[in-house]
Amino acid sequence: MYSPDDAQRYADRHTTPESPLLARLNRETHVQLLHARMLSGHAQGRLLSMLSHMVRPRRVLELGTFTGYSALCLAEGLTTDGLLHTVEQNPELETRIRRYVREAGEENRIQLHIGNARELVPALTETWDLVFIDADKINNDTYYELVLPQVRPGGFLLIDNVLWGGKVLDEYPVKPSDKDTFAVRAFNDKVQADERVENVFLPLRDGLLLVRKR
Ligand SMILES: C[S@@+](CC[C@H](N)C(=O)[O-])C[C@H]1O[C@@H](n2cnc3c(N)ncnc32)[C@H](O)[C@@H]1O
Repeated sequence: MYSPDDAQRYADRHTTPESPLLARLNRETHVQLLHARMLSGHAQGRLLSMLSHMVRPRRVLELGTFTGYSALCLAEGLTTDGLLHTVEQNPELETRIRRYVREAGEENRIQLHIGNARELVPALTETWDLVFIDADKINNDTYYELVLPQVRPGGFLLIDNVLWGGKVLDEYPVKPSDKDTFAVRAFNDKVQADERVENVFLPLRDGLLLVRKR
């Protein structure tokens, strides 16, 4: 038998490597920032890029930029006239994000908004082809309801960390005070029952929920 870690290592070795720029951003984030685990990383980054190439979106919305790694991956599949809007509430991340977006030559296609997604998203009057929800997980449902009406029929949403370190599993003893875990569980159950969408739960990394609006 093999372990999930062995399988993941094998899968990583058979996944296209990161570009030198993404590898540098990945390394720099891990060396210089707290909570670097939040960065999508090699395997998930390549999946985001692949999905974006499959969808060929004109308009992408990302909630939760962090250092910009996933934004750069998702931008790879944009149409030539495409735009990616990404929202990050931590102003201390802005300079680094802008530096990498510039180095990637994506400053005309990636628009960074610094502020709270709950306040900024309603002001973005676009029709989204692809949305990546990766901010504060307790508000997954708020973001989902906020953006779903603006997703075109047949458009996609991706929601990250839906495994929540395994705490969503029934056998995990959740403390009554662990509001994040209850929120992620309730959100996953809600999407599963939501007639407006179709969904696939990928147990990749910390879990990625793929959603298609009917
Ligand atoms: C998991 S990280 C994003 C990782 C990034 N998408 C990636 O894959 O590399 C979550 C980010 O969401 C940001 N965030 C949390 N709450 C937010 C909010 N209400 N509005 C905007 N950004 C928020 C955090 O500051 C953090 O940088």
